[in-house]
Amino acid sequence: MSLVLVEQLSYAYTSSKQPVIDALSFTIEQHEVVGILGPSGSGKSTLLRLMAGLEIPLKGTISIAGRTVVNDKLFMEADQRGVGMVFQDYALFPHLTVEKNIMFGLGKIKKREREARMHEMIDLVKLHDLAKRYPHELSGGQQQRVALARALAPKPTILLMDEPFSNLDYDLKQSIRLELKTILQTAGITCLLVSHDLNDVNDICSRVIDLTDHTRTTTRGCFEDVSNALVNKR
Ligand SMILES: Nc1ncnc2c1ncn2[C@@H]1O[C@H](COP(=O)(O)OP(=O)(O)OP(=O)(O)O)[C@@H](O)[C@H]1O
Repeated sequence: MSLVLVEQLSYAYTSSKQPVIDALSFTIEQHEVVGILGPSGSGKSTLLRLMAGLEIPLKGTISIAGRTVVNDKLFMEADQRGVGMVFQDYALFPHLTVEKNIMFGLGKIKKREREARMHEMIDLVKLHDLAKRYPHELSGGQQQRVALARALAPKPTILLMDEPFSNLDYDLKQSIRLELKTILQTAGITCLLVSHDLNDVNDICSRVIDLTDHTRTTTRGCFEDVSNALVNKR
């Protein structure tokens, strides 16, 4: 059975009559890294927010790891869904060090276990020398790694990443893409990654969900088609 099942999902913001997401269905298998592509305003961030439990759909069902997290009768709160999220601006706590940012989401376990998990995450994202620093003392790429470590620390079932490269310099992007790919592979995490840049998706993801046309999903090797579809729509 698929790890994530999204069926006939629809959503509209109250201020607009037009649905942002309209009867969208897809599945994600365990350990897949899937890209969500689409032009600005096509609903990429909204889809992640629906999956994370930050918005309530108009219609449809989302199931994660065999549990229905939302349908027309049920709404599971965000912190119960086993979903980790890395936001576009990283959303780090400015008054907490790298270590404390990473430990933040590990509230309910013993201090010794929290610290052990934090050290595992520091190893994973290679931030040993920076563990005592505050977010404003880090580069964009380093902040991204902290955000990633914080999201992975509670061992989520799935990681959602919203435009993970949008705040990075062009020159840095290539190396950080490969770094992220390695970290995701090492962590063995299933991931849904939003981008409007085909290069991000090409380098990191094995499959694309294209929000330009809700009925299409594709696999590696069909990116040319996706690219053309995006260009043709503009
Ligand atoms: N809080 C909100 N209230 C009303 N409309 C919203 C709200 N947030 C987003 N929208 C609208 O919903 C649509 C989809 O927005 P969303 O942020 O999901 O798109 P996106 O594909 O992630 O765009 P981008 O690539 O520019 O980040 C847009 O038309 C946007 O203006």
